[in-house]
Order: sequence, then structure tokens, then C-alpha cells
Amino acid sequence: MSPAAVSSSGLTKRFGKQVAVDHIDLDVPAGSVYGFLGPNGSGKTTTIRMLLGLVRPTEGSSAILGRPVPQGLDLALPRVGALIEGPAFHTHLSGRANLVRLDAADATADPATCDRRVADALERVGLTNAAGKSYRAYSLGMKQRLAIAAALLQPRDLLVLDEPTNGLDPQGTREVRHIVSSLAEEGSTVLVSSHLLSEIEQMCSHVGVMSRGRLVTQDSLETLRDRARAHVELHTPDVADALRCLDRLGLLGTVPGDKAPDGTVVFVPGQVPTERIVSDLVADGVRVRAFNVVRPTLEDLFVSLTGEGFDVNG
Ligand SMILES: Nc1ncnc2c1ncn2[C@@H]1O[C@H](COP(=O)(O)OP(=O)(O)OP(=O)(O)O)[C@@H](O)[C@H]1O
Repeated sequence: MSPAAVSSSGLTKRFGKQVAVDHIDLDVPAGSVYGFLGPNGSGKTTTIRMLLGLVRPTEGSSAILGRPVPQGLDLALPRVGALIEGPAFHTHLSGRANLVRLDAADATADPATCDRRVADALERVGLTNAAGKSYRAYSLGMKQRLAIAAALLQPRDLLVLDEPTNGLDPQGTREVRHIVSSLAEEGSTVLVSSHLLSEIEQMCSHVGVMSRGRLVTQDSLETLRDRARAHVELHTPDVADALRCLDRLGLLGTVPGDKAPDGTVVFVPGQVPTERIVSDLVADGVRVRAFNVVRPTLEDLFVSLTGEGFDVNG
């Protein structure tokens, strides 16, 4: 197992009586693109602020790049690029001049390589041609890309991006996705928050789902897709015979109990073709009243976990 780039244990933040973040155990594997997904107000920003030492947790602990927060932040933060509350850009300065200023304010940055690093960061986010324009003339998408460039002025092992596509048009969103993918290809871990499932699905390898301050699920996207795979709901008066037949086919049938009507058997067909299952059931004398293949989407899975909807298309 790869070591965690970010981890937390029982991390909790209360504002007065309100529990904004409720005992969450994060595990962001090194090298992953971890999508931190949840509706507005579910506690994502507060969590990220705690991880970066910007707000003190009420309870619990966390570590980034193997260093405890806050004691180890001096060592960890130079290796972390964060887009959380946009850096303070000067509206009258150009994008390039803004980055040079930010770099100059960073004690860990080498002034001798500033120009090259600024040029590289601008190139990465596709702002080379607009580098000399004043910030006030930038579109929202360009401003967002400049903020990402600011996080990339130095090589980073971990990027923390809070809702990086907020307010961007589809083109801007695609560009941010592309930047995230290229960072991941180069080996950085990326922790990216979003309230959009479609976005997380397209760029992440892992997902943590927040709902009302709690981390309701956390896994690789692959595993979650697997959990959301098709299952069959079979209705029959011959439940025992049906279970025996499924067993012979190597399938595990379960009787869901009080939630489903009498005579319901649920199973995951896996690799066995459904037509084969039906014909075997019939051959065994099982009276098939209904045979419904249910294909939940990832969204169905998350909604069932959180009880809330996700903005699917943005
Ligand atoms: N400084 C604060 N004082 C009081 N309550 C706060 C404070 N910061 C956040 N909260 C509350 O904590 C809850 C979680 O907010 P948070 O910003 O972490 O959610 P989020 O998932 O990031 O949502 P969004 O995407 O809207 O920022 C909200 O109900 C919010 O009102």
C-alpha cells in the first residue's frame, strides 16, 4: 500500500453548537487524484483549512506528506501548493508581475530561478500569451488559472485545490481538468474538492464523499463503480428453489427482508449471462414473476449514501 499523502483521524470542527466536520478519517494515497465530493456546506472547505493549518480542529489530528499538522507544517508546506482562498492579486499588475511578487514573498523560493519558474507556471496553465495583460482584464477562467499557476511556482508533491472550477465555463473547466491530469501524471498527489460528481468522475482516481460534516464513503473510483454495478431483483413465490439454482450458478442470492415485497431475491449477475440465469431458473421450476436488471449509476450510489442530490452537469 502506498503511504498516505494526507491523513486524518477523528478530525472534527465545531462552530459553536454546529458540527461542521464530524470525526473524519481521511486517507489520500500518495500519487492519487482524490476527489473530495460533497454538496455546498458539507464541510469540505473547513476540512481543507484544518489540513493546511489555517483553522484549528476542535478534536482529532491530521498529517500531510507524513508530517503532523500543525507541528510539521514548516517542513511540509513548501512541498504543498494550495488553491483555497485565492491569493491576493494586484489588479493593476500583469499576471506575470503578480506571480513574480508572490514568488519574492516566498522565503523558500530561489530568486535566481524566479523568471524561469514563473514562465513555466504560466505555460502550464496556458497563460503565456496573456502573461503581460493586466490582471483586471483577465476573465474569471484566466484568474482561476493564474491562481493555479501561483500554486505551481515550485515543484509540489501535493496540490490542494478547493473547488478549482467554480464559476468556470465548460472550456475553462476542461482546461483545469487537463492541468490536474498532467500534474498527476508527473507524480504529484492532488486533493481536489468539488460539488460536481461529473467532474470528480472525470479526473479522480479516488473519492471521499462528504455529507453534513461526515465522510460517508471513501474509496478508489474503481471500487465504488464496482459497488454501483448492476444487480437483479427477482420476484418469485419459489424463493428457496431460486436461491439453490443461483447457488449452482455460483451466484449469491439474498432476501432483502422487510424493505422488499415477499418473494424478492437480489443478486449480482457478475459474468453469468442473464438469459442463462432465467433459463436455468425456469428449468428448475422456479416461477419467475419479474426479473429486473437494476443498473445504479455512481450518482445513485452517492445519493443513497448521503440522502442528497449532486449537481451532475454543473
Ligand atoms: N467560520 C465559520 N463560522 C461559523 N460557521 C462556519 C464557519 N466556516 C464554515 N462554517 C459552517 O460550516 C459548515 C461547512 O462549511 P464549509 O464551507 O466547510 O462547507 P463546504 O462543503 O466547503 O461548502 P462550500 O462548497 O459551500 O464552501 C457550513 O454550514 C458553514 O456555514
